[in-house]
Amino acid sequence: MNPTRPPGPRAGLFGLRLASRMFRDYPEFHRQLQRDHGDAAYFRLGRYRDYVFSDPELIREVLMTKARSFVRWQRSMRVFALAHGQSVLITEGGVWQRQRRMLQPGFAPRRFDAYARQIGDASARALDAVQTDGRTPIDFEQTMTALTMDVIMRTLFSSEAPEDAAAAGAAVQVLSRAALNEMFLPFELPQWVPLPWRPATRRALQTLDALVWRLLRERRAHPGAHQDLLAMLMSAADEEDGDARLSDQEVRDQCMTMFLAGHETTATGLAWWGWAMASHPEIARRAAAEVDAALGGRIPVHGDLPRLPYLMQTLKETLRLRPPAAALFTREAVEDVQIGSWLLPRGSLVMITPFVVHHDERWFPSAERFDPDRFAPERADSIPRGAYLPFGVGPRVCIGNNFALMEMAQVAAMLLQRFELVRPAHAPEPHPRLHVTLKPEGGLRLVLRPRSAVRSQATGLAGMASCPRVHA
Ligand code: HEM
Repeated sequence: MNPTRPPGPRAGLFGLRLASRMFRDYPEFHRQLQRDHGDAAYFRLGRYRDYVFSDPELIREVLMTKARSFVRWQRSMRVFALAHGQSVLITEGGVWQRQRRMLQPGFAPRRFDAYARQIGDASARALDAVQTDGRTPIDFEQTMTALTMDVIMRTLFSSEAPEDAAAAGAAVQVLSRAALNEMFLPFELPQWVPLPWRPATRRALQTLDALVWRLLRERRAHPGAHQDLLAMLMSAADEEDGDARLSDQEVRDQCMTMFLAGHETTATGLAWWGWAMASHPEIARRAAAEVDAALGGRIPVHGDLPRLPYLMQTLKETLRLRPPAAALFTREAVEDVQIGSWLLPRGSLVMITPFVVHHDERWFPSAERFDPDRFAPERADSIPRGAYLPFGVGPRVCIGNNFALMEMAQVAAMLLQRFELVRPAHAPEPHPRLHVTLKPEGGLRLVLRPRSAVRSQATGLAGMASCPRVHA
């Protein structure tokens, strides 16, 4: 056992300088840390001992083999609990196990046919409504955010009310910003301390809470009306606990988590994918040809996904280069634990940053290059386990990972059926910035050129641009 700590930067006064560097550019801070100190680094932040691991083996030890020695950093969970309550994202131990058991059937493959239909409908509606003249850039990130919000409202609540989705969307943005501000405070300050972002945060929470409780009450009044995630949550019974049900408060908390965890991540992933397609037209054409051959013009259903392997590779490569969850939740050791050759005392924090591991040349040669063929079956096996973790790994791996991939594939296919995605003239590469999810700083705009127009131009029939209707 190595009695010393890994190398690391000097923290200075309470680590304030390090914290502010991390706040300014989290992914770059962690990449620099790896360049300077290697796969294991150590520093002090205030009263915390922080370990940062970026070696796949060490990561697997923390998240898998020794997962029982860690919980999520309790201070950060108190911030998230303001919105999520005591949901599966927040809880630990036996309570978490019970919730995860009860939620799992909602993400079983047999449910995916129905979800795919809802996703297809929501996407068709959103993409039909896109206003484009084929030349002027549109706010692509915002379009994807509104679309994924609509999807989660339908799959969770069977709600199609656009005003609900709009109010919820605005509230979620406020909450994400506030969570980040709270997390980077050098000390935890009670909620009554009047910090600038807190009044807006409280209003956003009230908006979401009122929405979720209203939808819950409506469903209690008409149980059995829909077969959605909410119906699953309300009827979920825990066989290992005498068929116990979730209380209303627990259902509310799980809904809030599905809602918050389930749409911004997917929207951000799709926004980066759109940018990748616009930046690599030859890759986009190959993916579009696959989509055309597999689907013609119809809306994709769940059973179509195996026939879209190259499209899936483009999505996986996007999640590598720009993982929406660029940093996993910080872990806190609940006992002394050995990771690699380091002994971490109880109370130590561990940071794991998929963004750093995904850009490591040892696991992903020419790591900055967008190369979907890395995920071709014959090459994917050479990626070490623990080096690709857009959804985390271990017992707390994302419960919605298959749902998210299906949603992204459906939306991506429908975009390619309708549009050629084009980078606006002179638009610089958007800088990735961590706002809970890894967002393009300053937003992401793209030109959506209807494919009928592209074809017309190719055959000399320019000027007849119209968006082709896509049929089920
Ligand atoms: C591209 C989209 C998504 C990405 C990149 C993503 C990423 C992640 C990651 C990395 C974690 C684990 C965090 C950690 O270990 O620190 C996680 C957890 C979680 N995700 Fe996702 N997620 C996505 C979509 C979804 C969707 C669609 C849902 C639900 C509808 C969802 C629900 C959850 C929940 C409930 C957890 C907590 C699980 C637990 O602690 O047991 N996510 N997600």
